[in-house]
Amino acid sequence: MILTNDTARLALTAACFAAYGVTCFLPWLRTRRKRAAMAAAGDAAGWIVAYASQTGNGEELAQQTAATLRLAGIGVRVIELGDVTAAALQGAERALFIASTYGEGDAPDGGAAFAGKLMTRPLPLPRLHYGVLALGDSSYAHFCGFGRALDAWLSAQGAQPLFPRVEVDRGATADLAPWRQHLSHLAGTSDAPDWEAPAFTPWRLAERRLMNPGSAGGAVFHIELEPVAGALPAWQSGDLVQVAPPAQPDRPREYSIASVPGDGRVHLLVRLHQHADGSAGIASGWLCGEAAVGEPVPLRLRQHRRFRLEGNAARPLILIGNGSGLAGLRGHLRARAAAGQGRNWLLFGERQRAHDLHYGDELATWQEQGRLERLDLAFSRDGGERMYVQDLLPPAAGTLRAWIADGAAIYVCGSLEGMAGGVDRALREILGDGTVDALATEGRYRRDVY
Ligand SMILES: Cc1cc2nc3c(=O)[nH]c(=O)nc-3n(C[C@H](O)[C@H](O)[C@H](O)COP(=O)(O)O)c2cc1C
Repeated sequence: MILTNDTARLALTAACFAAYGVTCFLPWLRTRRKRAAMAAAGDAAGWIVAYASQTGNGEELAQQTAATLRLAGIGVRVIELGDVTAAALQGAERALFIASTYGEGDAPDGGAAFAGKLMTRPLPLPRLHYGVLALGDSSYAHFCGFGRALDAWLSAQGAQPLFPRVEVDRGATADLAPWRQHLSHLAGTSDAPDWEAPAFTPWRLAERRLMNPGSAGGAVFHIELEPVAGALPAWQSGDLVQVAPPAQPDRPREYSIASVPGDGRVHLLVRLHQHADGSAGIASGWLCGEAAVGEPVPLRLRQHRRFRLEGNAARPLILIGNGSGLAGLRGHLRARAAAGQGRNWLLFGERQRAHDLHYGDELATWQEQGRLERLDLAFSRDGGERMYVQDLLPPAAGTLRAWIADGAAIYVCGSLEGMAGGVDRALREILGDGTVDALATEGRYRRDVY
């Protein structure tokens, strides 16, 4: 208790309290700052696993990579490459990149923003240690082109490679072994979660129908498959199957699923591939001809998250595609029909109306039932001016803008060459780059192109 009225002594006492307060406050402030710095360092100490994947193989490997690191108690953030910012990269000390290649050595869609915005300028990364897993197919001229470009760019920014780039040709398990070894070494663990993809199981080729007799284009077959044993597994529209042809069981081919589980079978729409010398493609030749109806087909289902409906299930859908790309779009249309959602607009291109309007009766029925609000068709070999699916967009620009304003999502399925680029250019001319980029970021512009 202070028992005085002496102002000088009171002032002295107050000063003592203030000094005591400051003495206590400063260490508290220092501790707080230190904790904040530690938290930031902790963030930086966590690893980034960034993936650029079109059809999901790279994304799956990114998840498996992260699981291996987590098993060793390492904090990991798994991010799509397009979402990695310059600041995140500069703040990170360790990052693993899993990158596939498309087009002519280009990034997949989910890596295009990173390639366009970050990899085109210098970004000092002296703190970063990194590894690159490049996925590709050596039958393309630019094998692992994007993974290699990413590696070269990181190194040019001063980032230190943890180990030489690992390249995987057509998903070969043997090519992945060095990546797994490096990870075990880095994580200090020999434990690893199951990296094996699910096994192929026998399915029965239940039905095969030529869809375009008399067409000037390559033969297209509707194929139905069901498991030889056991129940039909679950999948969602947008997903894929991998088929292992007997002549090349280590090189499975991917096909978009054209049906939903409610149909009771996996439906595929497969074009018989013909080489320049007239010989048939190994996988499509077998599926479309050599394999007898009733014969077992080694198959496994693969999730294709980038092309699923997911958050777009309640939105109007604009479905754009050509040729056998109708498969993935038909999967979505069947899912929408089952859900009673009719706000669907299909834009489809093929060669000749008389032969190549696959599933024409089904489309007409959906139109009558109000399940397909609008259908626009382009045929390139019907005489007169050659019309391709991308040519349907400019005359429908007003409707396209209105659908997008209504919250529509765009799904594109079919050939990368010609179609996907042409559609992208038309969309950008009509909607503007900003809108198209924003739609892609929001997951409202999705592509399954090959
Ligand atoms: C249309 C298309 C184009 C491709 N272009 C290339 C290429 O130029 N270079 C390459 O190495 N691989 C290329 N590939 C192969 C993919 O990179 C490879 O299949 C990869 O494993 C796919 O991984 P993802 O599922 O993560 O996208 C291409 C594949 C497709 C379907």
